[in-house]
This record gives sequence, structure tokens and C-alpha cells, in this order.
Amino acid sequence: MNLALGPYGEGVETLLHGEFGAYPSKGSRYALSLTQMALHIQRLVPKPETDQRTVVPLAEVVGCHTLRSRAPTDRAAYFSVYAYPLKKRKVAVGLGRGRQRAARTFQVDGADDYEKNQAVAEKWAAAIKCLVLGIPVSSETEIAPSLLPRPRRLLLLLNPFGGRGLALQWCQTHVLPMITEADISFNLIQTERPNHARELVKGINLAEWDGIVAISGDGLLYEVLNGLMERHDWEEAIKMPVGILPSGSGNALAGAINCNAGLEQVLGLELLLNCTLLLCHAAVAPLDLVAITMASGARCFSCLSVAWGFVSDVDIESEKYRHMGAARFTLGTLVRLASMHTYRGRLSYLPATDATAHRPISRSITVAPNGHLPLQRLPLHRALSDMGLCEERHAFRGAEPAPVPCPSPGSPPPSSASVLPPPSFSFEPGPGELLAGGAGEARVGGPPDELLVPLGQPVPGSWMTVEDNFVLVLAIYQSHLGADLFTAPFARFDDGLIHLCFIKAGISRAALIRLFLAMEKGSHFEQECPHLVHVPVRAFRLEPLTRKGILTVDGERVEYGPIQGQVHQGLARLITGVNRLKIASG
Ligand SMILES: Nc1ncnc2c1ncn2[C@@H]1O[C@H](COP(=O)(O)OP(=O)(O)OP(=O)(O)O)[C@@H](O)[C@H]1O
Repeated sequence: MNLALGPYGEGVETLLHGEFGAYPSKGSRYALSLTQMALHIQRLVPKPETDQRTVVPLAEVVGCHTLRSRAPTDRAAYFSVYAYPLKKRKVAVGLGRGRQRAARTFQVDGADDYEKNQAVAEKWAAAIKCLVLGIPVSSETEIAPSLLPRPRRLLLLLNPFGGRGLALQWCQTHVLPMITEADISFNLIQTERPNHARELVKGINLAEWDGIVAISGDGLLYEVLNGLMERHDWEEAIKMPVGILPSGSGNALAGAINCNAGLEQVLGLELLLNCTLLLCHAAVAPLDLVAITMASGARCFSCLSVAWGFVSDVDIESEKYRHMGAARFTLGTLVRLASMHTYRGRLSYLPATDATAHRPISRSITVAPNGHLPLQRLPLHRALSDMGLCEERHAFRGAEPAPVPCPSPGSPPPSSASVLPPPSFSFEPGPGELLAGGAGEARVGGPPDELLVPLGQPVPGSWMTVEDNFVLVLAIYQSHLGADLFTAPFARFDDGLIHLCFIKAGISRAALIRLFLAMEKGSHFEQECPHLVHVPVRAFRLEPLTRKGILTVDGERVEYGPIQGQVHQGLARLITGVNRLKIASG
């Protein structure tokens, strides 16, 4: 067994070793060693004065192609390795490190005839592609192109008007060249109107595609997921891997994918390049979906969040600054802070914890488990800030689902909070505003919500209820609320949890600003703000008691009124690109 010195430790097993020329030639020769994690390139001719080695981490490689010279007398074969390392250059926000294409072509010329050289080149290309795709290869493996699956076929749906309207330009200049080097074949469709993506995925032949990728903001992926769930064969359809190449203004899922891969938080084109690189690595992971039900009976599937109050106000009101891209949220936040509203509402939830093992403790909020008088025999709720982030993460990650509440005629009476007469709501979407809730969602199929009872009925006895004045309520299931808002650092794609976060009235503007500033790094819970509460839950119900307001699901406005949701663990499949390879962070 050959051993090379690897970038991730010593003594890494060498899978392939060879000596090759280069293209363009210039008389140079190189010794190449391929390990599980990297391609090691050592120049032999001209002999360097010191031992110089270039290491190309395979995590930065998207593909490898074999080539033949146009000159009929050339008996050499060639293979090109396409990598996108981080290099010092001007990036979207000032000077920094950005990904840049770096292709190296090697000349295989050890044999007298082309076929033999071509076989060697094919072997190297196959080995590199297997490793990039996470297909296990060892020094015992008989490496051949037959190890590779057929090239992936992706349906790319591009919203030309997402974000600053750069999606098509970025797709042509960056995405398509990269995925072509990764041997991905694709159909690119530009969406022409709201709900176009939804209609398209409802009609596709699933067998023709290996994945559907939204080149857009989060809104288009929401349409894709709901289009799949509206199909008669939703159980099969929702297994279709979905991906996102961020080019909108709300790029929360892309932020989460980037973070999950261990990459530094970036925005704009840098985030797009990271996500395209990950897309080329193909790996897919289960993704939780939350089934949302609204008062009209509409049901939809959400993969990001439900927001009420400050967050949804900023999201929808900042639509008018869309041309600014992600900066629209910063401006929207400042505008909203100037006229901070509070909203009265009733928030009920089914805690994800085993109530006795991890009994939460509360400070200053009125928590009533249904079936008991408020403030009597109350299990106290504990905010994340009381508990410490790490403990909370360990306590809840991978926890078994809480016992399913079964409301029955003999159930205890509802808490006083939940029998208050429902308020009436006024909802008027502004001109040009879209409604994600509506007739479309009413047709959505999907698994039954066994944790929920109809919105007209009191929540089951095992649920907790908080009635208070809120600055915001956010049910979030991914780590990011925006590409640079690391809102729920403990969230995982398939943890089976809804992270219910709320900020109660009484918080000062300064404290709210501090929380949002700290959110960029995900350190907001460390501030131990007494107004900020986090509870991991399996299901929730939000009943606004303030007549006017904005509710959003995955950043899209929905009807205003009572809303509830339950998590369906790992229902969808997300292209995360994380296999054994670790991409170098910025
Ligand atoms: N051609 C189109 N014209 C107008 N709207 C479209 C078009 N294609 C898609 N849409 C709608 O635009 C919405 C927002 O798209 P997307 O998420 O890609 O952009 P965004 O800038 O991140 O917006 P947001 O932050 O509001 O989600 C989608 O929900 C979709 O319904």
C-alpha cells in the first residue's frame, strides 16, 4: 500500500499514483497521487529546488473530464480536473477570499498507443468523480468508469425576478459552467409568474429527473415543495431531491446548507458559488417539513418558518426595497424599529421534551398546560437563556417524539385562555402582494397531522399555552432565517423539531437591536435576554388576538388569523452536498 502525506493528517492511503505531462506542455512533468481526500501534485521536471507539492482538496473539485488531442498523431490522452478553491480576490463585500475556477490538465503518455493512455486517463477521471460523489473507493477497488452512476438530470427552475434580478446572469456565468463540469445534465426553465413552478412540478414525470433545483430565493422552493405535495403520488414525489441555488433576497435555506457544510457565512455570489459546489457533490439528506393549517382550512407545507410580528412585518414591508437584495431586510429592520409594535396573541405548543426528564422552567410568562387552571400545578418553562445553549441542543436533538395527545370526549376542560371568543381578523394584502395560503394549499395531500385538532377546537390537554403581548413569534425549523441571520444555531435539517422562539413585549429597542446584531453570529441566546424564549416543540398553534397583522410561511404572506403546524420529520429530501469531503472554509 502506498502512503502519501495528506492535508488532513499523515499517512493517507494512496489510491492511484502516476507520472504525467501537462497541458499546455512546456516540458513539465508531474507526479500525481490520489488519496480519499485530495489530489497531490508534485512537479518533477523542471526539478524544483525545494520539495513543492500542490494539494487539491477533492471537496473543492466539481468534476474531471477526459480529452483527446485534435492532432491525429498525438498518442497521448488527457484528463482535466476542475476545482473551485478559495482565493484572495475582491468579493461581493469588499476584499476577501472568493471561489475561483482552477482547472489543471494532465497528459497521459506512458504507453505507445492512444487506447492504453486513454484507459489510464479514464481510470483517473472515474476515481476522482467517485470520490467527489461520495462513492466508496479504496486501494482494493477495481477502478473503472462503470463504478459511476449515470449523469444526474436536474430540473432547474429560475425566478428571473428574485432578489436583485441577477439570477439569470449568475446562472449563465457561474452555475451552468460549473454543473456542466460536474456532468450534470439539466433543463433550465425560467418561471413566468407566481405559482408557475408549483404547476410545473405537479406535471412532471418523476422518473425523468434526479432532482429539482430552485435558482431563486426561498419562495420558489416553497412552491416546488408544495407542488410535489399536491400531486396524487405525493408520497413518491416528495422523495425527489430538491436543492436551492440562492439568487433571491430571502436565502435562508441556502444559508443553512452553507452552514451545515461547515463553510463561513457568506452572502450574494459567494453563497451561490458555495451552494453550486455542494450541489455538484450530490449528497442528499432528509428534510423536515411542517404541515401548516389555517383558519380557512388551507393546508400547506413549510420548510423554513412561520413568523408573526416583527419578523413578518419586516419581511413583507421591505418588499419595496427588493432592488437592494438582502440589504432590504436591514433597512426594513431599521424602519420597523422606529415604530415597534406589539401584538397580543395566544401561543400553544406541544413541547418536544419528555416533560419529566427535561421539565422546562419559565420566567415571567404565564404558561398554562391545557386542562388546568392557569398558574395552578404549572410545569415551569425554562428559556434557552436559562439553560445554556449546549444543554438545550443535547437535550432535544434526536429526542423521541412526545406522546401523541389524543383529544377525546373525556379530555380535561380547556384552559381559560383557550375558551376566549376568537377575535375577528382583518386581512387585506397590499397591491401586488402574494398569498401563499389559499385554494392551492387546500388541495395539498400529505400525511395526516395526528398531533393537531381542528383550529375551532381547544388544543389537546398535554399542550402548553402562553397568552401575552409579543414583539414577535417565530416558529423556525432551520438554522437560518436569512443568509446572514443565524437564528436557530441548534436546528438541524431533520431534527424533527419546530424551534418556537418568541420575544415578549417590554423589550427595549436597544435590546432588540442587540439581539438582531448578535444573530449574525448566532450568539443572541448568550445575551440571556429575559424577553427571548425558545422552546423546541413538535406542534404549535398561534391565535392572534390583535386584529391586524402579518403572518408569513417561509417568508410568503398567508391569511391572517389562527394558524397551526406540526412537524413531519424527514418527509422531504434536500441536496446538501455533504459527504465525507470537507470543503475549505473562507
Ligand atoms: N416570473 C415571475 N414573476 C413574478 N413573480 C414570480 C415569477 N417567478 C416566480 N415568482 C414568485 O416570486 C416569489 C418570490 O421569489 P423568490 O423567493 O425566488 O425571490 P425573493 O427575492 O427571495 O423573494 P422573497 O424574499 O419575497 O421570497 C415566489 O414565491 C414566486 O411565486
